[in-house]
Amino acid sequence: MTHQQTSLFATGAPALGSLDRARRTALGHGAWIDVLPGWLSGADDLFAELADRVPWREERRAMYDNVVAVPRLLAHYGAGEELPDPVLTEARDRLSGHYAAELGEPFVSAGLCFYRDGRDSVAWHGDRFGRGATHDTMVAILSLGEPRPLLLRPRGGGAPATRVPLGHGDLIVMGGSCQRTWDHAIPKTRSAVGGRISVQFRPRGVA
Ligand SMILES: O=C(O)CCC(=O)C(=O)O
Ligand SMILES: [Fe+2]
Repeated sequence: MTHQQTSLFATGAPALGSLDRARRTALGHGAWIDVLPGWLSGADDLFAELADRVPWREERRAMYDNVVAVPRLLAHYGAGEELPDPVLTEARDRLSGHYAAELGEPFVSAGLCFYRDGRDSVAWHGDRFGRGATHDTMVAILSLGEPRPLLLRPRGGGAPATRVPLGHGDLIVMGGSCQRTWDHAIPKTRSAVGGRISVQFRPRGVA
């Protein structure tokens, strides 16, 4: 059984707060994260709208000798494509403005993941298909719906994982060398959790 819990500021029209309240944590190896709980108020209403309106894709991938379903629904908006809600355009542009000096380029694409329940997940990985494999960059993630922990650990294991619960309008920005020196994951859980949608904003060439 799953249920959708709402939090105090999560219902009503979506609105973004100030990015100045984001708190930075150095992870080591040149990686850092900025975390801002509740950046977006009204996140549960936006969750419901996106769950309904986004053309979600179920993907299948080759895994060894099998083809398996990717355990989450996906959607992708490339540079110049209209996002499914104007508040996401505002979020992307505000992130671009706030990080301009440090990042030196804007966030342009938005990847969306829909974790329908605790069986949906993303395995340990870094966003290393593009420039994240070779260059310092940033990936900013806005989380809607029920919180799920994002785990981070140095690439190749070692130190215990850092655990950041993300939902109901929370923001995390992974920066510096995070995509190439650290891995991240959203593990499966046996607890009854409702849906979570993450919106990942990335600069050009980062995937
Ligand atoms: O859902 C999240 O917060 C993480 C998603 C992710 O790591 C990815 O799509 O690359
Ligand atoms: Fe990722």
